[in-house]
Amino acid sequence: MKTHKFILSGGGTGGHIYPAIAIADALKAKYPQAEFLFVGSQDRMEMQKVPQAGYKIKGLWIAGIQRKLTWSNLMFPFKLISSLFKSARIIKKFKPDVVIGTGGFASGPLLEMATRYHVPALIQEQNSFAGITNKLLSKKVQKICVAYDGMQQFFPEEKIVKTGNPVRLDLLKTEENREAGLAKFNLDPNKKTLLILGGSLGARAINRLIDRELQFILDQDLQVIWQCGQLYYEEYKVHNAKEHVQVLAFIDTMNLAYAAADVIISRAGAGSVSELALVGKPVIFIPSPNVAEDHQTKNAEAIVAKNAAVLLREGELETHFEPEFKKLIDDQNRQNELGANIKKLALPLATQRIVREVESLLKLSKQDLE
Ligand SMILES: CC(=O)N[C@H]1[C@@H](OP(=O)(O)OP(=O)(O)OC[C@H]2O[C@@H](n3ccc(=O)[nH]c3=O)[C@H](O)[C@@H]2O)O[C@H](CO)[C@@H](O)[C@@H]1O
Repeated sequence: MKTHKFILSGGGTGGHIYPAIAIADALKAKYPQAEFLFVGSQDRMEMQKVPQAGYKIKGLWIAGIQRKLTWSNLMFPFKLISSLFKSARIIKKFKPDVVIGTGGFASGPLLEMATRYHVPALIQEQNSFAGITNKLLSKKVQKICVAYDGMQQFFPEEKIVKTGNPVRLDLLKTEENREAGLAKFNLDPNKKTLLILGGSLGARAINRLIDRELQFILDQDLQVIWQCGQLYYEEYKVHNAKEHVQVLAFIDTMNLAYAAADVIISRAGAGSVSELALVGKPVIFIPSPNVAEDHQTKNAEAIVAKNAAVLLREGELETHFEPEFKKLIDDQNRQNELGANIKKLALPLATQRIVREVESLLKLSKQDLE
């Protein structure tokens, strides 16, 4: 049997990296002999996270354009040309059967060159609002896997398949992993655990809130795992000196963190939302207001509309956090209800559906693509 070869490209933040890893894991489970290569941005977090997940990665010299005039912006045309050439070399050498893009700047040049060389290509868009890289690529690729309705406003309708967002499969075992989670984070089994998540890069507003409210939280007889983000770790690690508090820059074993948690405070990035639905625990969402089209607020609102989570906007944290938090912590029935309701929104088959679409591309002949 022919050995399949796949290139996966995406990155910049966890929201683009982990979907690519989830798709690769599912393809590998089905095709154990297959070969995989990741292509990311050379100075972003994928250069560590992808090898940790067991895959090879090559980095392109590419980054996004900022809104102001910076040295990095002036270099953009050179970075783009260098990345297009390097992508072409990677494709000619590795000879992939299919390329998969999960968004972020590195997937732009790689998928652009792949389509020029007539390699079948699929993109996966995590959000209800399409990113610029995926919008540009959508005209050239064969398939677009999405998680929300209405995506024809960004992409050619005939290419869209609604699959849901791919999620790493180890997250599905929250019940079995509970003890391992408590052990991993050295937690007291007689106390409830609050897990605080700021998205893959950490969230300034959530960190400021927890910094201010930590004693109030501990007074509710909780223990705390607080993922503050690499950028903020130096500022907040001082709280590690407190009993029942763990401040972490980044959590590599999210499956165990979710398993140990009883209540979760989180940003509402697309990946976080998809994972939290699978995990099925009570969540307070504090969406980032600083993302395109305010899409995190929309992500959270869709869940709150199903009575499946609590939503606190950044602007109301000062006044609403304490009463809303206490109301939830004091009400076990409400916690159970929210956990059960968010679980109903989970799409555990998303990754398998995407694998089916990748398989349909494996069947395309060269003539189909010319
Ligand atoms: C500020 C910003 O631009 N946010 C965007 C970014 O969010 P961000 O990069 O935070 O992405 P998501 O919320 O989609 O996913 C975060 C991913 O990182 C993982 N994780 C997170 C923290 C940690 O310590 N360990 C860990 O492994 C989570 O398990 C999850 O798989 O991409 C998302 C998906 O395109 C968008 O919806 C978000 O709006």
